[in-house]
Amino acid sequence: MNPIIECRGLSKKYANDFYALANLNLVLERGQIIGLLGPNGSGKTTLIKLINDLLVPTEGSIWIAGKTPGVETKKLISYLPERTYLDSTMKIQDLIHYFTDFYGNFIPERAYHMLEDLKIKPEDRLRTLSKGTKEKVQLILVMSRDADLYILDEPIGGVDPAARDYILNTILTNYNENATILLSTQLIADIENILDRVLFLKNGQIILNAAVDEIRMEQGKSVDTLFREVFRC
Ligand SMILES: Nc1ncnc2c1ncn2[C@@H]1O[C@H](COP(=O)(O)OP(=O)(O)OP(=O)(O)O)[C@@H](O)[C@H]1O
Repeated sequence: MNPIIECRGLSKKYANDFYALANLNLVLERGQIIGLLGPNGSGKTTLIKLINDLLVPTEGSIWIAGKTPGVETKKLISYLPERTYLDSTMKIQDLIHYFTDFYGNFIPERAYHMLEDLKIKPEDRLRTLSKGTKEKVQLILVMSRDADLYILDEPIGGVDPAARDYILNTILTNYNENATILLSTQLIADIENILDRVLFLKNGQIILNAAVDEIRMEQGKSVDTLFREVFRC
């Protein structure tokens, strides 16, 4: 099978002539949970937007399952953006209905099951929920698709620590082993136990692409410790 993500000489320059990504080369195989890690402004969201066809590369190429980002790759990707895009006046059950109609690979039973576990009522309107609960609902909607690639931009930022474990477990148990999850987060210690691989991004370049086990065995330290050492201010 072709890699789920491949980037060759990928660069992105914004209108102010600033290169947020510079000559990035990357090949990611399927069936892994990958942490996209880096300090603020290192280019994580820019890379995620390029993968999702929300930005166009300035130079270089990007392929998702062998295809250039576009209509076809959007069917393969389930994306949790940094900020909500959902209509907050809608009830959760209406959102589930809408997602079921819109995405051929959306599994409503999965969504209802997770809502029940988290004691979130399907008849509630999004705008009446707390910030953390809204985030949970969005993540549930994203993980209820049977996608090839899940992209989660800060999935647990606003969620309380007690719910984080459930959410991480949900991520683990609701994706099939041929799928890939790419997630960006600053909460490395919370999330590193579910990661197979990490990418460290610095000034728009990948400075580390390693299996988490390799880091633990060869360097004898956690990803969180390594991150703090590499990016010490
Ligand atoms: N529309 C834009 N125009 C100009 N510069 C931008 C634009 N969007 C992002 N940048 C710059 O590109 C760089 C990378 O931004 P990006 O949002 O990709 O970083 P990030 O790693 O996701 O950061 P954070 O962890 O703070 O979310 C930053 O220096 C940012 O200021």
